[in-house]
Amino acid sequence: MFDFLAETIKSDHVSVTSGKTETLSWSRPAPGVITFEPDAATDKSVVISVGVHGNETAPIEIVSALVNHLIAGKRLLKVRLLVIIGNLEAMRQGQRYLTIDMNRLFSDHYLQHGSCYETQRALQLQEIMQHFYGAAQRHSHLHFDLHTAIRASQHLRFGLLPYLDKGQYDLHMIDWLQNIGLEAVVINHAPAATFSFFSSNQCDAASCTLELGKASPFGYNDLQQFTGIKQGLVNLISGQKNPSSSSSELQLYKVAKVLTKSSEQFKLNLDEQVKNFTAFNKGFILYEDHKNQYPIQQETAYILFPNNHVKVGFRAGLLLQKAHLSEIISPPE
Ligand SMILES: O=C(O)CCC(=O)N[C@@H](CCC(=O)O)C(=O)O
Ligand SMILES: [Zn+2]
Repeated sequence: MFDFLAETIKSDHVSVTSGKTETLSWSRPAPGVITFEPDAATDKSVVISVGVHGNETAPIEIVSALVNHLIAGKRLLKVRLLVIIGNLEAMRQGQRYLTIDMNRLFSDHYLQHGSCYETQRALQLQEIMQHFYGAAQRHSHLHFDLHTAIRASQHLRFGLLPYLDKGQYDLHMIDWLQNIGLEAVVINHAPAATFSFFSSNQCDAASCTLELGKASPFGYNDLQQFTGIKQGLVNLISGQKNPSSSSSELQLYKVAKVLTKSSEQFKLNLDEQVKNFTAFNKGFILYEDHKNQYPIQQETAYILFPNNHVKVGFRAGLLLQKAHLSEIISPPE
C-alpha cells in the first residue's frame, strides 16, 4: 500500500487511483486529494484541507496519518470525507506559496491574477470541492481548513469563522471547536478570498479556518501539541461525540479592520516578536504609509497576523475587537 504523504511529496504521480476496504471505498481524483465513501448510509459530508500554505506542515502530517489509517482499514468511517493537501509545489519547497498566497485566490479571485501554479490549483480545488458536496446536496456539509501561524499567539489555538451574510453559525461546530481545545474564535466581518469563505458561501458548508500552533518545517513539529485536533478529527469522522474539554470559555473576537498593504512604504509599527492577539490602546500609531499615519481608534484593539512582508494590495494584518456570544448565535442582518 502507498503512503499518502510520502508519495505526494515525491511528485504529482498518483500510483493507485482507487481502492476498497471492508467498510469503505476511496478514490484519488487529483494529486494530494483523496475521497472516502463509507459503505453504510450517512448524512454528513466533511472536507478537511491542509497545506493551503505549503510550509504549515503539522496539519499535513496529522491528516496524512489519518488517511493512511483509513486506507489500511484501521479507522471507522461514518461520514463522506474529502481530504485535500492544498499547495503541493510550495509544500515540496518548504514555502508558504510560490507566486501568490493560495488562500487569497478562492471564490474566483484567481481570475484577478496571471496564470500560475496557485491560480490553477485554486480553480482545481474549488471544482473538486463543489463536485464532492454537489453529489450529496441534502447532507450536512462541514469544512475545516487547518493552518499554523507564522507568529506566536496569546491564544495558541484559535479559529476564524467566515463572514455569513445570512443564517447563523452552526452551534454543533462551535461546540466541537471548543472541545478540540480552541481558546478563541474570530468572526470575519466581510467576504474573503479564503478557502473557508468559499466552502461556506458557495457550498453551504459550516466551515472554519483553524490555527493550531506555530508553523514549523517537516520534522520539527511537536505532534503532542496537536492531540486535541487529532482526536477531534477521529471522533468527527467516526461519528463519536467529542468529550468536553476542560478548557476555559472560548474568547470571541470580531474583525474591526483589515490592514491592507497600500504601497511599498506601508509599515506596521510592530516588531517581529509581537504576538497575535496583543492588545493596543486608542491612539497607538499602528502603521504608516506614504501619506498617513494610522492611530488605533478603538479603546482597545487586538492585532492578528501582522505581516509587513506581504505583496502590495494584500492583507498585512487584521485588527480585532472583542465580541459577544450573541454575535455568533445571531449575526447581524
Ligand atoms: O500567521 C499568519 O500571519 C498567517 C496564518 C494564516 O495562514 N492564516 C490564514 C487565515 C485565513 C482566514 O482568515 O480564514 C490566512 O492568512 O490565510
Ligand atoms: Zn496558513
